[in-house]
Amino acid sequence: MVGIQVAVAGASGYAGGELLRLLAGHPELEVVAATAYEQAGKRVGEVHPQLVTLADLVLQPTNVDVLGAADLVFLALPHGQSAALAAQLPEQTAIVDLGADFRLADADAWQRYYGGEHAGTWTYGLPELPGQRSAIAASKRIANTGCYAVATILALAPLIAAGIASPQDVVVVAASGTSGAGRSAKARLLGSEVMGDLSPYKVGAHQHVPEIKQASRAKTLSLTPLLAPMPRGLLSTVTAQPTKNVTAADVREVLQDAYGTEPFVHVLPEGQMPHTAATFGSNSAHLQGTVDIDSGRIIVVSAIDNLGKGAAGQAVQDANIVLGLAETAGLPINGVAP
Ligand SMILES: NC(=O)C1=CN([C@@H]2O[C@H](COP(=O)(O)OP(=O)(O)OC[C@H]3O[C@@H](n4cnc5c(N)ncnc54)[C@H](OP(=O)(O)O)[C@@H]3O)[C@@H](O)[C@H]2O)C=CC1
Ligand SMILES: CC(=O)N[C@@H](CCC(=O)OP(=O)(O)O)C(=O)O
Repeated sequence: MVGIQVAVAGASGYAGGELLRLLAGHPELEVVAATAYEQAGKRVGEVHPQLVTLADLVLQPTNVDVLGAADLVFLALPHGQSAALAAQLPEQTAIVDLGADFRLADADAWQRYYGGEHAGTWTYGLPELPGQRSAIAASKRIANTGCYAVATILALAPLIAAGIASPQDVVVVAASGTSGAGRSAKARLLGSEVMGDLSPYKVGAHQHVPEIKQASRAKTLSLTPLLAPMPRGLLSTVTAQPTKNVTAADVREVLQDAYGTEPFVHVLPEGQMPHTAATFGSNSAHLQGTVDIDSGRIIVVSAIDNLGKGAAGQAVQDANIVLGLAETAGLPINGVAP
């Protein structure tokens, strides 16, 4: 049976490889093209040996002739590479862009954090935000979420929306596995240097800050990212000033009200903290909320797989909504452990 035809641009990368893995097991979507840049001409099996069922698919050059025939195209390209290609794709082709090019509405913020010309703004691909699921369903151009952004927004947005957390002075400390930096970041990520080390980077100037503020309605926020010696996983700890006296039960109630019916966002039982390992390989986010007994600040901890809910899983979830399919089709809710 021939399914809905999809293509993956940037298929030799980490996000592209995870997209291919999920699409290979999707009941409705069929991969008709996968493209690369320097690695065009290689077989998928050469660059992603884990993808046995797609091993003989040949990576083609990334251009509109290769991608234009698909019903939906996933763009998993470096920042700044999506806009020119997207402009050439037919209007009826649905596009889910995993890069940042179309995430921000504020051109000044784009300039400050990314530099260069602001390409524009597409529908933000986080269906768990109020009203966003129907916006995604009505759109053919989706800007997929950044990895720190999705973990942090899921933790923070309901607190601000419910009025229990101040939008000012939000503090986020978050750690990501090394695959978050992409496959080409070899120089910075030599195994011999990363293993056994935990290091901060982009301190005080991370590009996901404006994205988090835009989606969560936070006004001032600092994000300190840490590179963790593990291949996958992202843990975000969000602390916010309460607007009134709140208890841990109040925080949990707000999170449960926001996500009680969501298939991929799980508020853990009381006393159980999120771990990245439990989200490994899944499209799930695990959340827990409490209140700091000394400062009274609200704390919400959020764990995802950066390549799952942080990238490829989120992109397939968005594609399912755009195409009118079951939102969970082809997406694992359970993680792989140990
Ligand atoms: N990794 C993650 O956890 C997340 C990534 N993203 C986003 O997804 C996108 C892809 O990231 P990731 O997979 O990590 O990156 P990788 O570096 O692993 O892969 C990049 C891909 O883009 C191709 N490529 C490189 N340069 C060009 C170019 N000039 N023109 C066209 N194609 C090019 C590469 O091809 P070749 O191998 O042939 O050079 C490869 O297929 C990025 O925008 C990233 O921000 C978003 C959320 C999380
Ligand atoms: C570990 C690491 O370097 N992570 C990347 C985040 C990648 C990502 O998800 O975000 P974008 O799509 O916005 O690049 C970083 O901090 O820049």
